[in-house]
Amino acid sequence: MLEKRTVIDVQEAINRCIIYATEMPTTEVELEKSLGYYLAEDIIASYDIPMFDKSPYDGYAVRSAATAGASGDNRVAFKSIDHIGAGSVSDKTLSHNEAVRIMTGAPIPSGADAVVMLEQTVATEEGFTLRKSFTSGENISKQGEECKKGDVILTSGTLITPGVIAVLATFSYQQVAVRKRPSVALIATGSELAEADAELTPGKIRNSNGPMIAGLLNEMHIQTESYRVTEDHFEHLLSIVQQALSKHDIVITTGGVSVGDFDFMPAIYKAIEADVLFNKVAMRPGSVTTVAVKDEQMLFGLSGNPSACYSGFELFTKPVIKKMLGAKHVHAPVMEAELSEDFTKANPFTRFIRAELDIVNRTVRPAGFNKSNAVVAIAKSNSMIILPGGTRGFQNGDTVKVMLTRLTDQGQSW
Ligand SMILES: Nc1nc2c(c(=O)[nH]1)N[C@H]1C(S)=C(S)[C@@H](COP(=O)(O)OP(=O)(O)OC[C@H]3O[C@@H](n4cnc5c(N)ncnc54)[C@H](O)[C@@H]3O)O[C@H]1N2
Ligand code: MOO
Ligand SMILES: [Mg+2]
Repeated sequence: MLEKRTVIDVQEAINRCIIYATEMPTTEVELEKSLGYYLAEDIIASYDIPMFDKSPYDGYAVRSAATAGASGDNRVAFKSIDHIGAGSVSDKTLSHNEAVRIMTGAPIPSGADAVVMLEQTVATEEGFTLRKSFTSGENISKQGEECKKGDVILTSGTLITPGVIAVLATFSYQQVAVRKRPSVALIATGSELAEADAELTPGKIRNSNGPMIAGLLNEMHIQTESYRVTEDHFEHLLSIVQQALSKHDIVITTGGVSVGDFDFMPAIYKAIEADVLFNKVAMRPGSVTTVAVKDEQMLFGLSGNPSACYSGFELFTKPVIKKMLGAKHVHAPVMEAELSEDFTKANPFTRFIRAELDIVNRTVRPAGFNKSNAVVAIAKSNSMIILPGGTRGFQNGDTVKVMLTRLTDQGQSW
């Protein structure tokens, strides 16, 4: 008898996944290898930045009082008593009308309280003259002007970007606390799948889901082990799923989650006694996406149809992995944009459309042929339009919600 499934709302399905996902244990990684992890601790300034008053220019450090009254008709002369570059400290103390020739980044010598840029000086035998007065503190980068010792600079859960690495390096981190990355097993199911080097005999197709999901995981720096499934055969698939569960934190399958005679995933969840969080979602595509849990592990049964498979990963798997990694923000950003063409189909359920968002002009349109089995639209998309269930007839110019999935390949000269 055909199994009866209970349909749930997509937000509820996402919530169930997030509630179940648990953060991975913390570990330390070397700074150079930390890109893409999330901070597992707050980063607190261990010293002031800048650490000392320093020169922002190549020039001369002077006592501002000595520049009083300087003008074009009354150039004031200074004697240079020392010469330092960044990394060196002058041991001299300036007296009136003395100066230290100082390069950008070098500490301000004692007695000095202003810096004159080289361009503002005329060289003399002994040093230079200038034609303008300076105020105390002029052209000095003050100690602690960016941050003070003890300030919370970055909080736990922040994605480690190159900028974050710069901050960590600034504060002498060689190792940083992060959460371990989950290891993921990837199993593309389907007797019809011919591996890249195999002949495409009648009825066979290429496995596009496997490489696509591996790519999505790679983008998150997640190690993936792909398992080869040669046919839709219950015992064969069961043994591969069990093998995957014995080694990995997450098991992702593609295909075989619907009600077809060769869709074995529902039976496999039963056989391994996994709890199914949901197996029917009020959304298109990906309505049969199934998420199950077995002890601490999560199994994502993504749909075989490529667009459904992709959407299932973006909606359910990605936020779960982000939560496991300790991310502060697990969801993709959603913004509003203006539809730039009509979309007349009815939407009995929440519809996700692989879309091309013009972020600059805030307009969006479907990325071409957009059925559940579409693959090209995935490649052309940088976002997904979200149309609420129970609606129809969206027109050019209507405002719609758009989930940002990737925006890396847009640009314009300015
Ligand atoms: N009677 C019903 N039939 C179907 C239903 C339903 O509710 N009742 N749901 C439909 C929906 S919606 C979808 S989506 C699919 C989901 O199917 P499965 O997840 O079981 O996936 P498969 O049957 O294995 O394959 C579906 C489709 O996708 C192709 N495929 C599979 N794997 C790959 C891959 N790795 N790379 C590229 N393409 C792949 C496969 O050849 C099929 O064409 O079920 C509907 N049917
Ligand atoms: O899951 Mo299916 O993709 O709703 O078409
Ligand atoms: Mg099927």
